[in-house]
Amino acid sequence: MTSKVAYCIKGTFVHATDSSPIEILQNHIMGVNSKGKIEFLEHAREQLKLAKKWRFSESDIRELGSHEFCMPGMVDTHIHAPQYSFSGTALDLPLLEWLDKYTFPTEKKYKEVDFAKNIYTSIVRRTLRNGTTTACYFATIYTDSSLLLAEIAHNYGQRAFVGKVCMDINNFVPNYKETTDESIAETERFVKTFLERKYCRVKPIITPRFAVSCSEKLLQELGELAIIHGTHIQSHISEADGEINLVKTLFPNYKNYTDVYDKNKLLTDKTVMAHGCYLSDEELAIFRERGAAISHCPNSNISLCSGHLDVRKVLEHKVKLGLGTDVAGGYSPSMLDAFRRTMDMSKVLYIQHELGQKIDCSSLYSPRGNQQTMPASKALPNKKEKYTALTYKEAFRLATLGGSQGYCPEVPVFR
Ligand SMILES: Nc1nc2[nH]cnc2c(=O)[nH]1
Ligand SMILES: [Zn+2]
Repeated sequence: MTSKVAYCIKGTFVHATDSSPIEILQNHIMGVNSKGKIEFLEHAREQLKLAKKWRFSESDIRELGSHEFCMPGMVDTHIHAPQYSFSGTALDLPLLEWLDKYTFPTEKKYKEVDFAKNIYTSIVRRTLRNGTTTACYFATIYTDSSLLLAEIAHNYGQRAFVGKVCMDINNFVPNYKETTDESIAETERFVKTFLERKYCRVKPIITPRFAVSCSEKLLQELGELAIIHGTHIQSHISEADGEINLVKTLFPNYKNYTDVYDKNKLLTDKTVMAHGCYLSDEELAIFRERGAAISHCPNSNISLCSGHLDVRKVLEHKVKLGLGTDVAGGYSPSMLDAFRRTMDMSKVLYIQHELGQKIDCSSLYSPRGNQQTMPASKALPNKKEKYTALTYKEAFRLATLGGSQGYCPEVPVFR
């Protein structure tokens, strides 16, 4: 009599749901079919009944130790696969200079498919080892090596979204850009070839690098392509002040950064935008309306001294939110690191808020009581409401279920 499940696991399970950031299920039993799909998760007191129904025996069960638990894979909602080759180095410049000096010259090497194969294999293996079962990858402007990244993720069984990066503006690194027409034609080739391969877990994602490196025409055409092919979309938004100032200069006819993507049909319920550190309430409301998601990448925000995202505010706006490593702006490819940095960042915001309320700033900043040295009101804002730091449970949910919100429009937004 053959079993109707491939294997069973018995022990403690930890997961997140819409209504609860962490649910701990002790002494449960889970059955998984040959396609890797969970068929049941029930209390072990039901074991006999389950064994009869699913035709498994005691030897089909892997029992976890008392200090082990089973949890969902983590979702890295923003990672640059080619940048893995210099991760952990070169974090001494702000974003725009960092891109010109380190990032674009590195990405240019991925025109060579053999070079790409080596690094792309390493990053897929590394993220899987770290528990990232779903990753949303930026590749480079080169179509063939980007398709190779998709194939590697598929071969290793990782769920992934892979984007061929689009950029037709780059005044600093010669030849690391495309013409507008090339970018559009190559994106079409990328998406069509990709879809013909019919990978079950890997999908293409339209990837304008960010508004600074894309002409208006390119943004417009990419928005159209995403509609035609029904694809997901990813980019960066409001990460650092130099970038935001440039967007204001380059797109003077738009209301704000969000408007640049929105008017070009790039802000949909299948969009994931990285960072969003400086988004206004008005912009967050547009994210909410469109069903677009934000990827919070605290390691990168700190490492490049870009800024910080107020996660509590984003959750209050009911905007979909997941976590990202943003390798190599973030130096760690581990989602456990993203989880920890999310907690740290939230506690820093809490400390700042508490200090703003409790400390008499005038004595802090003007030792002789000279108010003109630095007015207290400018030094630290004096907010009245209580700031609630994230709990580890909330951060756990962001690293798992939260990440899936950006990719599955049907996953509801939780608070
Ligand atoms: N962190 C980060 N921000 C970007 N904005 C545009 N490109 C990039 C990138 O590669 N990394
Ligand atoms: Zn990024």
